[in-house]
Amino acid sequence: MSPAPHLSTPELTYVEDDTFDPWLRAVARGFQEEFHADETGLDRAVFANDRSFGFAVDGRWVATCGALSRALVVPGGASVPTAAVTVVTVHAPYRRRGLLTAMMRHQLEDVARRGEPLATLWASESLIYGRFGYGPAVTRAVLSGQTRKLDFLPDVRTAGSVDEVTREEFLALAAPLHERLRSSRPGTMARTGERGWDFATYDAEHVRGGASELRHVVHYDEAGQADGFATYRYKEEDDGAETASEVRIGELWAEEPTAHAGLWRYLLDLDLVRRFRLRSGPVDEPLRLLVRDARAVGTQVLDGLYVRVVDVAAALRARTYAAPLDVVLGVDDPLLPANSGRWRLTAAGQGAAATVERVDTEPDVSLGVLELGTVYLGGTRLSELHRVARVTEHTPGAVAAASVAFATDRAPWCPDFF
Ligand SMILES: CC(=O)SCCNC(=O)CCNC(=O)[C@H](O)C(C)(C)COP(=O)(O)OP(=O)(O)OC[C@H]1O[C@@H](n2cnc3c(N)ncnc32)[C@H](O)[C@@H]1OP(=O)(O)O
Repeated sequence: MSPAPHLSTPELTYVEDDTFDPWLRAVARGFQEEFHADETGLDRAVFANDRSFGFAVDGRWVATCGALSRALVVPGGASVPTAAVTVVTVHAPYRRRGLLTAMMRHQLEDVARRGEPLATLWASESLIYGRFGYGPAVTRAVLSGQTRKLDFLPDVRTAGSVDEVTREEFLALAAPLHERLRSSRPGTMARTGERGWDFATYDAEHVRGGASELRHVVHYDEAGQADGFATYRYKEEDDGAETASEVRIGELWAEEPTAHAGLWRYLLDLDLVRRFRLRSGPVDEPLRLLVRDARAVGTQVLDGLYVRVVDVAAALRARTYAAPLDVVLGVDDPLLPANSGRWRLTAAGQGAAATVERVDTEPDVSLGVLELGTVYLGGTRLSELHRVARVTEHTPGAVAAASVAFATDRAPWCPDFF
């Protein structure tokens, strides 16, 4: 028997091969989910023991925390080594006694030691992670509506064709296309790592939410080359008189207007379907600009990927800036003091590398590391945070200049859940 929680001292413990399954079981319990003992293979492949830890009492896991080693696209297209933080749980009897705080501190120091400039996560509840410097950097759009109200404008052109293919055929076509397309989308992640695509297209029965298996769609251009792809599930609904079934779109990737329009038309025109839902679209998904009735594209805007700047200088150097900039940022980071201080950021504008150096001069703009993470991918403007007094401007015009330079043409988007 374990001691009573109030008499126990949980110890920070790393996962080993023979404690991995109990750790995963504790993760499932922490999320109020069922543990699937026969489906641990993918987790075993993607979780490294030296990034998987928690707290244990007498060998029993009472808290869990982990990170996947990923690469995040930042403005300008570089892929930056990034900790993808996940599986954070504290067993209910051990809540609110600081275990999460201890794990977050420990993990951030580890990420810094590894030389990863950024950490990211999806928050189960949006109140949790701001205190640790994670800012909501990617906003996601949940799009939904009645498929039959979504006729395209008369001039919208489609060309080529769409096919549904096997998972194997899909991976062969989508993986190289994704590699080509993702650099123009800050917030997206490489899937080239250990079983990256298996993770991105995980399709066990218990993740389907009562819908069909994952279906794989490819768009071909007029010459027969794949130039877009999408995934979806079909969810049967019947209101008694008529079908009310839904197409649940996982992701849709296409840059060419004809591929983008062709994929949407295919998904919206599926027989037996009356409703559609895209759970994590980019906020600048242009579907509403394609249809006659823009209001028929219902849009809900939610927080998506959170970004934590772990190494200010490396992170600021890794991205590019949309306009010339010469600014001293005063950064405050109570958890990682090496980030605190004044950083002079100079950039020549679009595409040019930035210079970042620690300086003693007075800052032009002061901000917390949470605010820096929030604006880092270009999704939220520095001027928006300034308007609500979350950043301080010391030099008139400095916020406006930095705001323009940090902004991106394409909204950051993250279709990768972890
Ligand atoms: C990236 C991911 O994996 S997201 C998944 C997060 N996990 C879950 O949602 C699973 C269910 N929840 C849990 O397991 C736990 O409640 C956790 C992990 C969220 C919090 O763990 P705890 O050990 O209780 O957190 P800890 O005691 O360190 O709390 C630190 C502070 O955060 C606050 N806090 C913690 N969780 C929450 C929450 N869900 N909502 C609001 N405040 C919270 C605490 O009140 C405390 O505030 P204080 O410092 O002002 O007193």
